[in-house]
Amino acid sequence: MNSIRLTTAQALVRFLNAQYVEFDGKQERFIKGIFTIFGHGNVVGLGQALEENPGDLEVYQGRNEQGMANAAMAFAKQKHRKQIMACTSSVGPGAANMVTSAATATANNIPVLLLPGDVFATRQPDPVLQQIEQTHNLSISTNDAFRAVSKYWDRVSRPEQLMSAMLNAMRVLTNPADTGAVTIGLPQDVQGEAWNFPVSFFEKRVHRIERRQPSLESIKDAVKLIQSKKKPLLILGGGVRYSEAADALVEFSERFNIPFGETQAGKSAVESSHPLNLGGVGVTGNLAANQIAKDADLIIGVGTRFTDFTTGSKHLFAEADVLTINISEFHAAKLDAVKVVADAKVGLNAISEELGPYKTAYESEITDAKQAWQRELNRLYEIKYGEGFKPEIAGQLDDKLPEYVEVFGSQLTQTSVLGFVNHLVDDHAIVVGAAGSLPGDLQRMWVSKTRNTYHMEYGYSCMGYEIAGALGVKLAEPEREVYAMTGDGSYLMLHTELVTSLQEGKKINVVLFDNSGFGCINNLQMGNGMGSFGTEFRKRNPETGKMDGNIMTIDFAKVAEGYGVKTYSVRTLEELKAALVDAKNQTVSTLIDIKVLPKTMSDGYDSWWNVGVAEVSEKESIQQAFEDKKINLDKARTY
Ligand SMILES: Cc1ncc(C[n+]2csc(CCOP(=O)(O)OP(=O)(O)O)c2C)c(N)n1
Ligand SMILES: O=C1C[C@@H](O)[C@H](O)[C@@H](O)C1=O
Ligand SMILES: [Mg+2]
Repeated sequence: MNSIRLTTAQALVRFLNAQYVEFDGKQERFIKGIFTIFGHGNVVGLGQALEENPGDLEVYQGRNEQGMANAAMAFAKQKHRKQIMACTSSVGPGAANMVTSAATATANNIPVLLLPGDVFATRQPDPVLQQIEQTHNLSISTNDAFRAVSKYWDRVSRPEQLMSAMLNAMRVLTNPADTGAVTIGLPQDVQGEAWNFPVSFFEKRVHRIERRQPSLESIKDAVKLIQSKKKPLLILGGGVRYSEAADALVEFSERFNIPFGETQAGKSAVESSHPLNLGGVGVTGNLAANQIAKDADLIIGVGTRFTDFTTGSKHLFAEADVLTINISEFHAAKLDAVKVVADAKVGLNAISEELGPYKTAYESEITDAKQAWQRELNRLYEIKYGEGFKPEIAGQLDDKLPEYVEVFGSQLTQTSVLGFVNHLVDDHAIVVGAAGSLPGDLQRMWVSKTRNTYHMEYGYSCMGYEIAGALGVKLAEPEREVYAMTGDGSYLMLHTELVTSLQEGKKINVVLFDNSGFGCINNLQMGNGMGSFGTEFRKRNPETGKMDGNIMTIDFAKVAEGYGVKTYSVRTLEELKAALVDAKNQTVSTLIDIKVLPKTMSDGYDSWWNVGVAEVSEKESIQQAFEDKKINLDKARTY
């Protein structure tokens, strides 16, 4: 056997360099690079290997392990899972910081390779700095926390285990039906230990991303079901984007006159302007898609996980039959569906071939719904604060709005700002989001002018993904302008990969909607009978002892300026226009600090979201909220 003597870490780097994927006959290197934050748990092992010979791996330096791993996820998501990044952290807290990202990637079915350092395999120096020491089980380390949130988990306790660990890692990372975070714990001593690795382990490997074919029987079932229905609605999920199935979906939809609604992950697979594209569907959906969904007699979910936001907690199309086309057996089986377990493109084409002259019974409903939504959208764009103002989320903080106007020195409404941004950015620019009220506004209101320009992490809705995600997207698409759409809460939670964007000269634009609070959660609590409690950013009031004092204001522009970001403070639409135009011309990252009034985001459209309202309370408004919940629950599917 030909062998080569390398440390475990050197072998790992060499192996990563030799991995390729093939999709539709096209080959591409699979692992573009590696994000690093070095500490004692990885610097002299994997760090040494990367310094000596990184091969073609691009080495990046993160600011926070969660941030860098979120950037890695965003990179892979924007690349439609055809290329990924790895991330190496030190042991203990550095590793633990990546657990949230592992969960985010796994929830979204996006491949990332996480390589946390681990405690000594020999245990000689135990307890090492940052070792937890579970007294009931010494084999447990921080890295065991990744087990719950990884699609594949392993620990390389001897150099030769690297081979089976990495082959399994690649199996999962390139499996479109079941990908997500892959975590390989690397004990710090083992990283530096040498072994005679067989040369064959390092040969170029091409992992084919297969288009799974449907069974003939499942296609027959699907055809029979569709033929028995008059008003089907397609739901376009993220799987359509990852399968590059947009053209197939458009052809299918046009041929049979079936409209489609978009999920957060699927949005922008097809331009919003397509006459059959109804836009976002579900809890954060728009009027058009939700109306058509309500009346549909068949839902055809293509590449969707059917989260509660898509199904309106199974209340939105509760009576309709469901057909799924999904590469994952697990997701295909949801909602008791008739299922076609297949790649989205292949599945749609196979049904299309067999469906013959079928046409739906839609007359003017689709255009009527789209027109009604366009009128509503125009109204949302135009909302201005003024005399007798009633916010979209009315009856909750109405009397507090003048205080916000005064403190912010701004009367801007969120929906008008969003409309403005949508009009002013390039058609090919990419918007990135994740949490807060913006994902709802964006799914409803954002007009995707060209394909793959909407990037939303709404599987885990992880606050702080926005800025790190924008960096990952920029690394994936360096030629395009990228806009992180973030609330103040998300920004404060995690934004430091903004500094990495400066370091790398990868310009991103942060559009910061500051309403001084966890706005959407304030809406949620007050909409379910509570008061405003712990969600506005107000100072602790010495008189009441509660956080109901003055509104906090933060000069986000000033803070970011200190990083070296080009910043803008915006209080009017004129200032916003000037900022957006100028930001486009900048070469460094930019941040636009926009003070927007709370309660001026868009509200729901004919949808319901099941949340855990209290069954017992002294407050009448809570009792009412619980009664309302029961009524809605009665109308929803039970599973
Ligand atoms: C990491 C994380 N923690 C908590 C939450 C729950 N959560 C969702 S939105 C939100 C508040 C978001 O505030 P902000 O970013 O200011 O957006 P706004 O709703 O005000 O527009 C919170 C706390 C979350 N999604 N992610
Ligand atoms: O709890 C949540 C409520 C949603 O409105 C929000 O978009 C999301 O980020 C979340 O976590
Ligand atoms: Mg906020």
